Amino acid sequence: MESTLQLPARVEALSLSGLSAIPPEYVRPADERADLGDAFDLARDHTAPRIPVVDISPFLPLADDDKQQQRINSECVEAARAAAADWGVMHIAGHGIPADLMDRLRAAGAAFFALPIHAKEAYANDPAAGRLQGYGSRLATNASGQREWEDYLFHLLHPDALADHALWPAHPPDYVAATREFGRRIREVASALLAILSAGLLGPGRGDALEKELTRAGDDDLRLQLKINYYPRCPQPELAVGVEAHTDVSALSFILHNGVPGLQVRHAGRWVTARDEPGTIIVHVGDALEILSNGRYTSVLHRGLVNREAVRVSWVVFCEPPPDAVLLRPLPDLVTTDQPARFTPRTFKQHLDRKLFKKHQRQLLPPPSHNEQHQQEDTDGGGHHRHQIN
Ligand SMILES: O=C(O)CCC(=O)C(=O)O
Ligand SMILES: [Fe+2]
Repeated sequence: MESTLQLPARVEALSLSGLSAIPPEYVRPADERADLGDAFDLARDHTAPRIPVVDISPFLPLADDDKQQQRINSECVEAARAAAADWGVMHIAGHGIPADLMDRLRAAGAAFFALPIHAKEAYANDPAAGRLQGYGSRLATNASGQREWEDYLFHLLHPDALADHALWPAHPPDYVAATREFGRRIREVASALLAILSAGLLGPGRGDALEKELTRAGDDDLRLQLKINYYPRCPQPELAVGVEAHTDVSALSFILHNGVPGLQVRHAGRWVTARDEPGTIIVHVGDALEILSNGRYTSVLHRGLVNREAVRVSWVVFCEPPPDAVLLRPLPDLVTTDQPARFTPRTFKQHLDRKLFKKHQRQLLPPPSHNEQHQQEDTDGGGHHRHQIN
């Protein structure tokens, strides 16, 4: 039998070829296309509600317990709680990460993606062989599946001892130092935000509950995984998506970007395009936190649009519990006779497998309308896990 070994086509190569019509596998189904468009056009809708901006500076730098207690009544707890409940997403200001470190991170990722494609292929991943880390493009998961208009780089960022620095780009020279330092700082911000969101659920004095639950009382560390999404210019943005609608499986996801619009979040029955709020970091509530909060915090449904004019790059840090050691379940204090547990206990890995299984089952069935799928995802926390199925 003849075997055809093909390198996966990179979306960047397609975009650079100057084609005027995108290949059919990138064209989304008609009902999903109804509200797609050029991200720059959609970002001009100034009637859209604004994703909340929350200043978390009262919680940083992380202080000893006593100081933390005094600060815990801060109004930032209520602002973060409301944003996590109503939106499942917020822009955080006052995170304490220096602007020049964020610029270094962006410059390093941009310099990697500025390499010619053949140079980036040295870092190619191979999901079929179980090698998820590296440079990749998402392949259709079934014969009728659509592809997404993006390439990416994915690797574990923290804890440092688990990170395989040999897989991190050697070019530009600052990539490893800048990315590692950013990971260290995001780890601190994750603790602060978990403390704030814990207090928002359980009241002052209970700021440690979420992180304890996610790390087996500190025996394991949280994991941070970095995915740099590279969305090339697209000649027909009204037909394609960069990342299809999904919720993240993480506890929290942190997003930086290069200022080009594209992220949309589902809020009150409509898609809202995230605005550029300079200096802030976007934070998503993911499935793991929705489960621990027994549904009080919302794992936000979101997607990435593309545009004709400018390459969009985003840096997403998924903050996750260890895959097997922690049982994700609603915090016992949040389960009452009035409010029974809405989620069955599961490890992070089991959650991931279940979500993938559901997605594959959906793909085997004749497709329901995409709107129905989204509604279903809204309520059951289903959707797509991005960074490990690629
Ligand atoms: O590019 C973005 O802003 C979001 C990407 C995303 O949702 C993901 O990688 O999970
Ligand atoms: Fe996502």
